[in-house]
Amino acid sequence: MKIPSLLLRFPHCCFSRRTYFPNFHFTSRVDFLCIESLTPAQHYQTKWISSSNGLRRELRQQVAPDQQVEELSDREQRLVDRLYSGLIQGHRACLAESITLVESTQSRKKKIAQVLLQKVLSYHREQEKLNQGKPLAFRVGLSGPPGAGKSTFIECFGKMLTERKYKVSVLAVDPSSSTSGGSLLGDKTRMTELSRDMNAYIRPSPTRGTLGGVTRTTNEAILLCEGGGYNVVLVETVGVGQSEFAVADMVDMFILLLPPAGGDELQGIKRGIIEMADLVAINKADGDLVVPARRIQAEYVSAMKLLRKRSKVWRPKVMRISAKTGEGISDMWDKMTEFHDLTLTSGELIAKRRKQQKVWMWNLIQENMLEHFRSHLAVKDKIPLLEEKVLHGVLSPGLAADLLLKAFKDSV
Ligand SMILES: Nc1nc2c(ncn2[C@@H]2O[C@H](COP(=O)(O)OP(=O)(O)OP(=O)(O)O)[C@@H](O)[C@H]2O)c(=O)[nH]1
Repeated sequence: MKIPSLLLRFPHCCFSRRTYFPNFHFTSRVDFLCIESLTPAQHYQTKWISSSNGLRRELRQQVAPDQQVEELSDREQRLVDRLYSGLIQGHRACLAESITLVESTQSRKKKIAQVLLQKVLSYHREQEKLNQGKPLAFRVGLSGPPGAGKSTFIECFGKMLTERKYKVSVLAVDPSSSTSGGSLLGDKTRMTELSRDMNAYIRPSPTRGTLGGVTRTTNEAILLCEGGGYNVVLVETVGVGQSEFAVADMVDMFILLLPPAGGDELQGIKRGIIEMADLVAINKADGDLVVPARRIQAEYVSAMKLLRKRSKVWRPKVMRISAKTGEGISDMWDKMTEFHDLTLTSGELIAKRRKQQKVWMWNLIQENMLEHFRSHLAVKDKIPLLEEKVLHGVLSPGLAADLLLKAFKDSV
Protein backbone atom coordinates (compact mmCIF):
# COMPACT_ATOMS: atom_id res chain seq x y z
CA MET A 1 0.00 0.00 0.00
CA LYS A 2 1.27 3.48 -0.87
CA ILE A 3 1.95 5.51 2.24
CA PRO A 4 0.08 8.80 2.18
CA SER A 5 2.04 11.78 3.29
CA LEU A 6 1.01 15.17 4.43
CA LEU A 7 3.30 18.07 3.81
CA LEU A 8 3.02 21.21 5.82
CA ARG A 9 5.26 24.15 5.97
CA PHE A 10 5.87 26.11 9.16
CA PRO A 11 7.56 29.47 9.07
CA HIS A 12 9.34 28.67 12.30
CA CYS A 13 12.91 28.04 13.20
CA CYS A 14 11.94 25.25 15.48
CA PHE A 15 8.70 24.17 17.00
CA SER A 16 7.84 21.92 19.80
CA ARG A 17 6.00 18.75 19.19
CA ARG A 18 3.63 19.57 22.00
CA THR A 19 2.61 22.82 20.36
CA TYR A 20 1.74 21.43 16.99
CA PHE A 21 1.13 17.77 17.40
CA PRO A 22 -2.06 17.58 19.42
CA ASN A 23 -3.85 18.92 16.36
CA PHE A 24 -2.99 15.84 14.31
CA HIS A 25 -4.82 12.62 14.81
CA PHE A 26 -3.14 9.66 13.24
CA THR A 27 -5.44 7.07 11.86
CA SER A 28 -4.34 3.79 10.45
CA ARG A 29 -4.64 5.33 7.00
CA VAL A 30 -2.33 8.27 7.76
CA ASP A 31 0.62 6.51 9.25
CA PHE A 32 3.32 8.73 7.86
CA LEU A 33 3.40 12.40 8.53
CA CYS A 34 6.01 14.68 7.17
CA ILE A 35 6.20 18.25 8.33
CA GLU A 36 8.61 20.50 6.61
CA SER A 37 9.84 23.43 8.63
CA LEU A 38 11.40 26.35 6.87
CA THR A 39 13.95 28.12 8.99
CA PRO A 40 14.38 31.66 7.75
CA ALA A 41 17.41 32.35 9.93
CA GLN A 42 19.45 29.41 8.76
CA HIS A 43 17.78 28.78 5.42
CA TYR A 44 17.51 25.08 5.63
CA GLN A 45 14.64 22.73 5.81
CA THR A 46 14.01 20.12 8.40
CA LYS A 47 11.70 17.22 7.87
CA TRP A 48 9.93 15.81 10.88
CA ILE A 49 8.80 12.28 10.40
CA SER A 50 6.30 10.63 12.64
CA SER A 51 6.69 6.98 13.18
CA SER A 52 5.81 4.45 15.83
CA ASN A 53 8.78 5.79 17.84
CA GLY A 54 7.34 9.26 17.89
CA LEU A 55 8.60 12.33 16.11
CA ARG A 56 12.00 12.18 14.51
CA ARG A 57 13.96 14.85 12.69
CA GLU A 58 14.84 13.33 9.39
CA LEU A 59 16.80 15.55 7.12
CA ARG A 60 18.20 19.00 6.72
CA GLN A 61 18.75 20.41 3.35
CA GLN A 62 19.64 23.64 1.71
CA VAL A 63 16.73 25.66 0.36
CA ALA A 64 17.06 27.23 -3.06
CA PRO A 65 17.69 31.00 -2.73
CA ASP A 66 14.40 32.01 -4.33
CA GLN A 67 12.51 30.00 -1.71
CA GLN A 68 14.06 31.87 1.18
CA VAL A 69 12.03 35.04 1.10
CA GLU A 70 9.05 34.98 3.42
CA GLU A 71 5.53 35.37 2.20
CA LEU A 72 4.04 38.72 3.09
CA SER A 73 0.52 39.71 3.94
CA ASP A 74 -1.35 41.83 1.38
CA ARG A 75 -0.73 44.94 3.44
CA GLU A 76 2.98 44.24 3.70
CA GLN A 77 3.19 43.46 -0.01
CA ARG A 78 1.49 46.78 -0.81
CA LEU A 79 4.09 48.54 1.35
CA VAL A 80 6.92 46.83 -0.55
CA ASP A 81 5.36 47.73 -3.90
CA ARG A 82 4.86 51.35 -2.90
CA LEU A 83 8.40 51.75 -1.60
CA TYR A 84 9.92 49.96 -4.57
CA SER A 85 8.14 52.01 -7.21
CA GLY A 86 8.78 55.27 -5.33
CA LEU A 87 12.42 54.33 -4.87
CA ILE A 88 13.19 53.58 -8.49
CA GLN A 89 11.36 56.73 -9.54
CA GLY A 90 13.80 58.65 -7.34
CA HIS A 91 11.45 59.82 -4.56
CA ARG A 92 13.58 60.77 -1.58
CA ALA A 93 10.82 60.11 0.94
CA CYS A 94 10.56 56.49 -0.28
CA LEU A 95 14.33 56.08 -0.08
CA ALA A 96 14.30 57.42 3.48
CA GLU A 97 11.43 55.10 4.45
CA SER A 98 13.17 52.11 2.84
CA ILE A 99 16.40 52.79 4.74
CA THR A 100 14.44 53.06 7.98
CA LEU A 101 12.92 49.68 7.16
CA VAL A 102 16.30 47.97 6.63
CA GLU A 103 17.58 49.54 9.83
CA SER A 104 14.68 48.14 11.84
CA THR A 105 15.43 45.52 14.47
CA GLN A 106 11.83 44.29 14.53
CA SER A 107 11.70 40.81 13.03
CA ARG A 108 8.63 41.32 10.82
CA LYS A 109 10.00 44.59 9.45
CA LYS A 110 13.33 42.90 8.79
CA LYS A 111 11.47 40.34 6.68
CA ILE A 112 9.62 43.01 4.72
CA ALA A 113 12.97 44.76 4.19
CA GLN A 114 14.48 41.57 2.79
CA VAL A 115 11.66 41.25 0.24
CA LEU A 116 12.19 44.87 -0.79
CA LEU A 117 15.94 44.33 -1.08
CA GLN A 118 15.45 41.25 -3.26
CA LYS A 119 13.34 43.37 -5.61
CA VAL A 120 15.90 46.16 -5.64
CA LEU A 121 18.67 43.64 -6.30
CA SER A 122 16.87 42.21 -9.31
CA TYR A 123 16.34 45.77 -10.57
CA HIS A 124 20.11 46.29 -10.16
CA ARG A 125 20.85 43.18 -12.18
CA GLU A 126 18.57 44.31 -15.01
CA GLN A 127 20.01 47.82 -15.06
CA GLU A 128 23.58 46.60 -14.98
CA LYS A 129 22.83 44.26 -17.88
CA LEU A 130 21.47 47.22 -19.87
CA ASN A 131 24.60 49.13 -18.84
CA GLN A 132 26.89 46.41 -20.24
CA GLY A 133 27.85 45.19 -16.80
CA LYS A 134 28.88 48.63 -15.52
CA PRO A 135 27.90 49.17 -11.87
CA LEU A 136 25.08 51.64 -11.24
CA ALA A 137 27.11 53.80 -8.86
CA PHE A 138 30.59 54.65 -7.74
CA ARG A 139 30.88 53.71 -4.05
CA VAL A 140 33.37 55.87 -2.18
CA GLY A 141 34.39 55.57 1.47
CA LEU A 142 35.65 58.66 3.28
CA SER A 143 37.30 58.57 6.65
CA GLY A 144 39.32 60.96 8.74
CA PRO A 145 39.82 62.08 12.33
CA PRO A 146 37.39 64.56 13.92
CA GLY A 147 38.10 68.05 12.69
CA ALA A 148 39.91 66.96 9.50
CA GLY A 149 37.22 68.79 7.55
CA LYS A 150 35.06 65.90 6.36
CA SER A 151 31.78 67.78 6.37
CA THR A 152 33.32 70.86 4.76
CA PHE A 153 34.82 68.57 2.13
CA ILE A 154 31.58 66.68 1.46
CA GLU A 155 29.66 69.92 1.15
CA CYS A 156 32.13 71.30 -1.40
CA PHE A 157 32.68 68.00 -3.25
CA GLY A 158 28.98 67.11 -3.29
CA LYS A 159 27.99 70.52 -4.66
CA MET A 160 30.60 70.20 -7.40
CA LEU A 161 29.18 66.82 -8.41
CA THR A 162 25.53 67.89 -8.39
CA GLU A 163 26.48 70.87 -10.58
CA ARG A 164 27.94 68.29 -12.96
CA LYS A 165 24.58 66.50 -12.98
CA TYR A 166 25.53 63.64 -10.69
CA LYS A 167 23.16 62.44 -7.99
CA VAL A 168 25.04 62.11 -4.71
CA SER A 169 24.08 60.29 -1.55
CA VAL A 170 26.01 60.53 1.69
CA LEU A 171 25.68 57.82 4.33
CA ALA A 172 27.30 58.90 7.55
CA VAL A 173 28.28 55.84 9.60
CA ASP A 174 28.32 57.05 13.14
CA PRO A 175 29.94 54.69 15.64
CA SER A 176 29.05 57.04 18.49
CA SER A 177 25.30 56.95 18.00
CA SER A 178 24.70 53.54 19.50
CA THR A 179 26.85 53.95 22.58
CA SER A 180 26.47 57.55 23.62
CA GLY A 181 23.20 58.42 21.96
CA GLY A 182 25.16 61.35 20.63
CA SER A 183 26.07 61.89 17.07
CA LEU A 184 29.48 62.66 15.67
CA LEU A 185 28.38 62.63 12.09
CA GLY A 186 24.65 62.82 11.95
CA ASP A 187 23.91 66.26 13.30
CA LYS A 188 21.82 68.42 11.06
CA THR A 189 24.03 71.48 11.14
CA ARG A 190 26.57 69.73 8.97
CA MET A 191 26.47 70.10 5.18
CA THR A 192 23.56 72.53 5.25
CA GLU A 193 23.78 73.56 1.59
CA LEU A 194 24.16 70.05 0.25
CA SER A 195 21.24 68.81 2.33
CA ARG A 196 19.00 71.34 0.55
CA ASP A 197 20.16 70.18 -2.89
CA MET A 198 17.48 68.09 -4.63
CA ASN A 199 20.16 65.90 -6.23
CA ALA A 200 21.76 65.01 -2.93
CA TYR A 201 20.60 62.82 -0.10
CA ILE A 202 22.30 62.81 3.31
CA ARG A 203 21.58 60.19 5.91
CA PRO A 204 23.19 59.21 9.19
CA SER A 205 23.54 55.46 9.41
CA PRO A 206 23.31 54.10 12.96
CA THR A 207 25.58 51.19 13.70
CA ARG A 208 23.60 49.22 16.30
CA GLY A 209 26.81 48.97 18.25
CA THR A 210 28.41 46.14 16.32
CA LEU A 211 30.60 45.95 13.29
CA GLY A 212 28.07 43.60 11.74
CA GLY A 213 25.55 46.37 12.31
CA VAL A 214 27.66 48.77 10.26
CA THR A 215 28.07 46.18 7.56
CA ARG A 216 24.47 45.20 7.25
CA THR A 217 22.57 48.46 7.49
CA THR A 218 25.11 50.48 5.54
CA ASN A 219 25.50 47.91 2.79
CA GLU A 220 21.77 47.65 2.41
CA ALA A 221 21.40 51.43 2.46
CA ILE A 222 24.01 51.63 -0.34
CA LEU A 223 21.92 49.25 -2.48
CA LEU A 224 18.80 51.31 -1.85
CA CYS A 225 20.56 54.58 -2.74
CA GLU A 226 21.76 53.03 -5.99
CA GLY A 227 18.23 51.81 -6.70
CA GLY A 228 17.12 55.43 -6.14
CA GLY A 229 19.37 56.57 -8.98
CA TYR A 230 22.24 58.00 -6.92
CA ASN A 231 25.34 57.41 -9.00
CA VAL A 232 27.89 58.51 -6.42
CA VAL A 233 27.44 57.00 -2.96
CA LEU A 234 29.72 58.45 -0.34
CA VAL A 235 30.05 56.54 2.92
CA GLU A 236 31.55 58.73 5.62
CA THR A 237 32.98 57.49 8.89
CA VAL A 238 35.05 59.05 11.60
CA GLY A 239 38.48 57.42 11.51
CA VAL A 240 39.03 56.58 15.14
CA GLY A 241 37.46 53.17 15.59
CA GLN A 242 36.85 49.97 13.72
CA SER A 243 33.99 51.17 11.57
CA GLU A 244 36.32 52.58 8.91
CA PHE A 245 37.67 49.08 8.28
CA ALA A 246 34.13 47.84 7.74
CA VAL A 247 33.46 50.79 5.44
CA ALA A 248 36.65 50.17 3.44
CA ASP A 249 35.28 46.67 2.86
CA MET A 250 32.07 47.87 1.25
CA VAL A 251 33.21 50.55 -1.20
CA ASP A 252 35.02 50.70 -4.54
CA MET A 253 37.46 53.36 -3.43
CA PHE A 254 38.56 54.34 0.05
CA ILE A 255 39.74 57.90 0.78
CA LEU A 256 41.47 59.13 3.89
CA LEU A 257 41.11 62.81 4.68
CA LEU A 258 43.78 64.20 6.97
CA PRO A 259 44.50 67.63 8.42
CA PRO A 260 47.97 69.10 7.79
CA ALA A 261 49.26 67.77 11.09
CA GLY A 262 51.29 64.81 12.19
CA GLY A 263 52.30 62.94 15.32
CA ASP A 264 50.08 63.48 18.33
CA GLU A 265 47.20 65.03 16.45
CA LEU A 266 46.79 61.88 14.40
CA GLN A 267 47.13 59.44 17.26
CA GLY A 268 43.56 58.26 16.91
CA ILE A 269 44.18 57.16 13.34
CA LYS A 270 44.99 53.49 13.13
CA ARG A 271 48.08 52.64 11.14
CA GLY A 272 46.25 49.90 9.29
CA ILE A 273 43.73 52.33 7.87
CA ILE A 274 46.44 54.15 5.91
CA GLU A 275 47.17 50.85 4.19
CA MET A 276 43.54 50.62 3.09
CA ALA A 277 43.53 54.06 1.45
CA ASP A 278 43.45 54.37 -2.34
CA LEU A 279 43.84 58.11 -2.00
CA VAL A 280 45.02 60.28 0.89
CA ALA A 281 43.83 63.90 0.77
CA ILE A 282 45.68 66.39 2.95
CA ASN A 283 43.00 69.00 3.60
CA LYS A 284 43.28 72.66 4.65
CA ALA A 285 46.14 73.33 2.23
CA ASP A 286 45.37 77.06 2.23
CA GLY A 287 46.77 80.22 3.86
CA ASP A 288 49.37 79.48 6.53
CA LEU A 289 48.67 75.80 6.31
CA VAL A 290 50.06 75.35 2.76
CA VAL A 291 53.61 74.73 4.01
CA PRO A 292 52.69 72.09 6.65
CA ALA A 293 50.32 70.50 4.13
CA ARG A 294 53.22 70.14 1.64
CA ARG A 295 55.42 68.60 4.32
CA ILE A 296 52.75 66.10 5.37
CA GLN A 297 52.09 65.24 1.74
CA ALA A 298 55.80 64.44 1.20
CA GLU A 299 55.83 62.32 4.37
CA TYR A 300 52.84 60.28 3.24
CA VAL A 301 54.16 59.89 -0.30
CA SER A 302 57.36 58.28 1.01
CA ALA A 303 55.54 56.23 3.68
CA MET A 304 53.07 54.85 1.15
CA LYS A 305 55.84 53.72 -1.19
CA LEU A 306 56.70 51.12 1.42
CA LEU A 307 53.21 49.67 1.52
CA ARG A 308 52.30 46.41 -0.15
CA LYS A 309 50.80 46.92 -3.60
CA ARG A 310 47.11 46.04 -3.51
CA SER A 311 46.19 46.73 -7.12
CA LYS A 312 47.84 45.93 -10.43
CA VAL A 313 46.56 49.13 -12.01
CA TRP A 314 46.61 51.71 -9.21
CA ARG A 315 49.22 53.14 -6.85
CA PRO A 316 47.64 55.09 -3.93
CA LYS A 317 47.92 58.84 -4.42
CA VAL A 318 48.51 61.62 -1.89
CA MET A 319 46.98 64.99 -2.81
CA ARG A 320 46.67 68.42 -1.24
CA ILE A 321 43.23 70.03 -1.20
CA SER A 322 41.33 72.82 0.46
CA ALA A 323 37.70 72.09 1.19
CA LYS A 324 37.31 75.72 2.21
CA THR A 325 38.54 77.33 -1.03
CA GLY A 326 37.70 74.37 -3.27
CA GLU A 327 41.25 74.14 -4.53
CA GLY A 328 42.27 70.66 -5.67
CA ILE A 329 38.75 69.23 -5.38
CA SER A 330 38.19 69.02 -9.13
CA ASP A 331 41.64 67.40 -9.61
CA MET A 332 40.77 64.97 -6.88
CA TRP A 333 37.57 63.94 -8.69
CA ASP A 334 39.64 63.45 -11.90
CA LYS A 335 41.92 61.08 -9.98
CA MET A 336 38.91 59.30 -8.53
CA THR A 337 37.33 58.75 -11.95
CA GLU A 338 40.70 57.57 -13.25
CA PHE A 339 40.76 55.01 -10.43
CA HIS A 340 37.21 53.95 -11.24
CA ASP A 341 37.88 53.54 -14.98
CA LEU A 342 41.16 51.70 -14.49
CA THR A 343 39.80 49.25 -11.95
CA LEU A 344 36.63 48.72 -13.97
CA THR A 345 38.42 47.93 -17.26
CA SER A 346 40.94 45.69 -15.53
CA GLY A 347 38.12 43.73 -13.85
CA GLU A 348 39.44 44.59 -10.37
CA LEU A 349 36.38 46.59 -9.38
CA ILE A 350 33.91 43.80 -10.12
CA ALA A 351 36.19 41.21 -8.48
CA LYS A 352 36.44 43.42 -5.39
CA ARG A 353 32.66 43.81 -5.17
CA ARG A 354 32.18 40.06 -5.43
CA LYS A 355 34.71 39.46 -2.67
CA GLN A 356 33.01 42.09 -0.51
CA GLN A 357 29.63 40.34 -0.91
CA LYS A 358 31.16 37.15 0.41
CA VAL A 359 32.88 38.92 3.31
CA TRP A 360 29.57 40.61 4.11
CA MET A 361 27.73 37.29 4.19
CA TRP A 362 30.32 35.66 6.47
CA ASN A 363 30.44 38.66 8.81
CA LEU A 364 26.70 38.40 9.26
CA ILE A 365 26.81 34.65 9.79
CA GLN A 366 29.56 35.03 12.36
CA GLU A 367 27.65 37.68 14.24
CA ASN A 368 24.35 35.82 14.18
CA MET A 369 25.88 32.49 15.11
CA LEU A 370 27.62 33.97 18.10
CA GLU A 371 24.43 35.65 19.24
CA HIS A 372 22.51 32.41 18.77
CA PHE A 373 25.18 30.48 20.68
CA ARG A 374 25.33 32.88 23.62
CA SER A 375 21.56 32.93 24.07
CA HIS A 376 21.01 29.21 23.52
CA LEU A 377 19.33 27.50 26.47
CA ALA A 378 21.92 24.73 26.58
CA VAL A 379 24.82 27.12 27.14
CA LYS A 380 23.35 30.39 28.44
CA ASP A 381 23.41 29.37 32.11
CA LYS A 382 26.76 27.64 31.88
CA ILE A 383 28.63 30.65 30.49
CA PRO A 384 29.02 32.73 33.71
CA LEU A 385 30.28 29.76 35.71
CA LEU A 386 32.77 28.64 33.09
CA GLU A 387 33.95 32.21 32.55
CA GLU A 388 34.54 32.48 36.28
CA LYS A 389 36.57 29.25 36.30
CA VAL A 390 38.65 30.46 33.35
CA LEU A 391 39.24 33.80 35.12
CA HIS A 392 40.55 32.03 38.21
CA GLY A 393 42.71 29.61 36.28
CA VAL A 394 40.66 26.57 37.33
CA LEU A 395 39.84 25.71 33.71
CA SER A 396 41.83 26.41 30.59
CA PRO A 397 40.04 28.62 28.01
CA GLY A 398 40.31 25.77 25.51
CA LEU A 399 38.59 23.27 27.77
CA ALA A 400 35.87 25.75 28.74
CA ALA A 401 35.22 26.46 25.05
CA ASP A 402 35.09 22.71 24.32
CA LEU A 403 32.58 22.16 27.11
CA LEU A 404 30.30 24.94 25.87
CA LEU A 405 30.56 23.83 22.27
CA LYS A 406 29.78 20.25 23.25
CA ALA A 407 26.70 21.32 25.24
CA PHE A 408 25.57 23.33 22.22
CA LYS A 409 26.22 20.56 19.69
CA ASP A 410 24.46 17.94 21.82
CA SER A 411 21.36 20.10 22.00
CA VAL A 412 20.91 20.66 18.27
N1 LIG B 1 41.55 76.50 6.66
C1 LIG B 1 40.72 75.50 6.43
N2 LIG B 1 39.86 75.10 7.38
C2 LIG B 1 39.03 74.09 7.09
C3 LIG B 1 39.02 73.42 5.85
N3 LIG B 1 38.10 72.45 5.88
C4 LIG B 1 37.54 72.49 7.10
N4 LIG B 1 38.08 73.47 7.83
C5 LIG B 1 37.74 73.86 9.19
O1 LIG B 1 38.03 72.78 10.06
C6 LIG B 1 37.06 72.71 11.09
C7 LIG B 1 36.46 71.31 11.12
O2 LIG B 1 35.80 71.09 9.91
P1 LIG B 1 34.63 70.02 9.75
O3 LIG B 1 34.25 70.00 8.33
O4 LIG B 1 33.57 70.26 10.76
O5 LIG B 1 35.44 68.73 10.15
P2 LIG B 1 34.92 67.23 10.35
O6 LIG B 1 36.02 66.32 9.98
O7 LIG B 1 33.63 67.04 9.66
O8 LIG B 1 34.76 67.21 11.86
P3 LIG B 1 33.77 66.32 12.73
O9 LIG B 1 32.37 66.77 12.37
O10 LIG B 1 34.17 66.67 14.14
O11 LIG B 1 34.06 64.91 12.36
C8 LIG B 1 36.02 73.79 10.78
O12 LIG B 1 36.31 74.90 11.58
C9 LIG B 1 36.24 74.12 9.33
O13 LIG B 1 35.92 75.44 9.01
C10 LIG B 1 39.95 73.88 4.86
O14 LIG B 1 40.04 73.37 3.74
N5 LIG B 1 40.77 74.92 5.22
